[in-house]
Amino acid sequence: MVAHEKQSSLRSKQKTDVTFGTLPCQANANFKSVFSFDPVRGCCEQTQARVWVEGEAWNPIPAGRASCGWDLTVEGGCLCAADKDQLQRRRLSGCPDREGSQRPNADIFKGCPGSSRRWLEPGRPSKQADAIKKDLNKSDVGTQLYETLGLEGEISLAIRKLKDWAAPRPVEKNLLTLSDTVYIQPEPLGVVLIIGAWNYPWAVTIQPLIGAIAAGNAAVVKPSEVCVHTAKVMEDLLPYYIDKELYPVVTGGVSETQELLRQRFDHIFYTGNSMVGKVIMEAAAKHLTPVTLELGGKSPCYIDKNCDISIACRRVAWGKYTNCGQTCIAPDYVLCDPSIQDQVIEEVKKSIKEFYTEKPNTCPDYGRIINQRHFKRIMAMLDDSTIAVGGDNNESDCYIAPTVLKDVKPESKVMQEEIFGPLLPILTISSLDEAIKFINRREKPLALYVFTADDKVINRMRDETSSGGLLANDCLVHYSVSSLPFGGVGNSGMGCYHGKHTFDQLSHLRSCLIKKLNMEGVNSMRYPPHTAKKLGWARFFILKTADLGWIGKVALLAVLVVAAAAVLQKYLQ
Ligand SMILES: NC(=O)c1ccc[n+]([C@@H]2O[C@H](COP(=O)([O-])OP(=O)(O)OC[C@H]3O[C@@H](n4cnc5c(N)ncnc54)[C@H](O)[C@@H]3O)[C@@H](O)[C@H]2O)c1
Ligand SMILES: CCCCCCCCCCCCCCCCCC=O
Repeated sequence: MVAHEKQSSLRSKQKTDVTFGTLPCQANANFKSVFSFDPVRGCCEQTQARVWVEGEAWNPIPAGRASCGWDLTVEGGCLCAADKDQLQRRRLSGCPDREGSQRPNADIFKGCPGSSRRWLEPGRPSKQADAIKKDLNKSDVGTQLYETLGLEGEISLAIRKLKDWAAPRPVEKNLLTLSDTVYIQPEPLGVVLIIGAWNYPWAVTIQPLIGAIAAGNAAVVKPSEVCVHTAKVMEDLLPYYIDKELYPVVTGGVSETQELLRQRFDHIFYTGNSMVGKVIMEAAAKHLTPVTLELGGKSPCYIDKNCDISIACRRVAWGKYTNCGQTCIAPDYVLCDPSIQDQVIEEVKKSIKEFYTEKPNTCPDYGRIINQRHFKRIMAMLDDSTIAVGGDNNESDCYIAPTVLKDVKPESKVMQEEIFGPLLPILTISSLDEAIKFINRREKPLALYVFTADDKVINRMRDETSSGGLLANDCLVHYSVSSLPFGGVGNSGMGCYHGKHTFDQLSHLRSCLIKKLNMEGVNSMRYPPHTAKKLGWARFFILKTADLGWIGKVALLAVLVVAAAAVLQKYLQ
């Protein structure tokens, strides 16, 4: 075993407020971890933690003590009082790294040879894939494709870009501040609470965590209790790869989540349904904590007469039946002209057979409904609709076949809430106008899909509706583009993430203006006594130059050069 100190990681030089033995340490105590690399397991483990108090030597923390007050444990279903205090102290002591240049760098992801990328390595038998199989019957390959591939991409993006993301961002100046240094400095928020959902239990919980870490925050991770096996594996695995004191996993159900919500955080990142989203926001409001709400809703899918219906239906079938319809951005229902309904049904049916065989119940790539409560909820939606394809089910196995419903009425049960299951209702409408009206009469969805060969149709859909994301001629894939902000609008959520968007979402973008103490003369126009003449100058300096284009800048430079030349000439004479 080779012991090494991760000097460059955010854990070193960490400013924190700790209780050391019986002595409460000052807030300026520093914290340092010692890691040992285990070549067999291929990961690092924290073997020692030390505190350093100014003027004293490094001291090992007595075994069993939380080194920086972060031992968030759930006892008998609720956080113990001491831990609550620790949570607040941790918050107030700030982010893991408050020392400016010590902002975490990408080493957090790669410094440990067995770090994040290792546990996402493709082809390795993984505990999380086994757990997700038990929870949702996702295949091993399915888990890699839909859950961990994107995370690998996000981690390697963070490694490549973190320096740029965290760097000061110079901004345009007005004339008044021309000689100042004006920039945006992203800074960590502090402690982020991440509450995950069950449908992609690994992806939707770890992805915000990657951004939280990159942005320099500590984070409490609360996986969904609905995926029992995955939550357990997350609780067991995460501490092997990242510091459990900075990123503790808290498992438990609604009461544990509510207990967490009573604590003060610096940001809450919640993924789940809109109803609970309101509960989260209400709890956050008590502490004026900002929230990101990644919610769901009914994402419409308009199929135009003018398109390759066979290809469109193949893509829709993939988007709908992946993960058994339990995808936040699954096309919820199809809107199409009555003349193409039968063709749509036939083509979706063909794709179901192609993807999942004649017997989806034995197909390894077809999932299961998460539990019997959801099974019953989805089955009840079939009551007043006509089944055109599928409909078979098996309650004991939480199996519902890929199903298509025809001639569905807007008032039918399946149209009253997000389906979140493998039912595809088709509603007929007579025109694009009608489709747009139909969509606009409902809550703003998370995704909106349009299939057409006509760009004008795409443009009208884009310009005359609103949704979290708009996708033409495909489903789901916008989720995989890190540069696109992923998130909802209105009832489908607020805030966004993925790639740099997560970094920005979980940072405070601090405005910085650094002035010198000279050139006081310029400031006289703002000091009393105020006069009309001074106001005139103020208008010039603030307004006239607000939109200095390159021509303006060149002209200004020319004026300054002429003025300087004039002064110089006068001086030399
Ligand atoms: N926008 C996205 O990125 C995204 C991703 C996945 C799922 N979703 C949406 O999530 C929904 C499905 O997830 P879900 O809500 O069934 O997941 P869920 O039941 O797992 O709940 C999500 C989290 O909320 C907590 N929770 C549940 N009830 C609570 C309460 N009363 N008080 C406090 N916390 C509570 C749970 O502990 C869990 O961690 C769908 O609407 C789906 O569209 C959105
Ligand atoms: C050439 C091979 C290309 C493989 C492409 C795979 C595309 C993957 C698209 C990812 C979509 C995943 C959706 C997951 C949504 C999770 C959040 C909502 O519930």
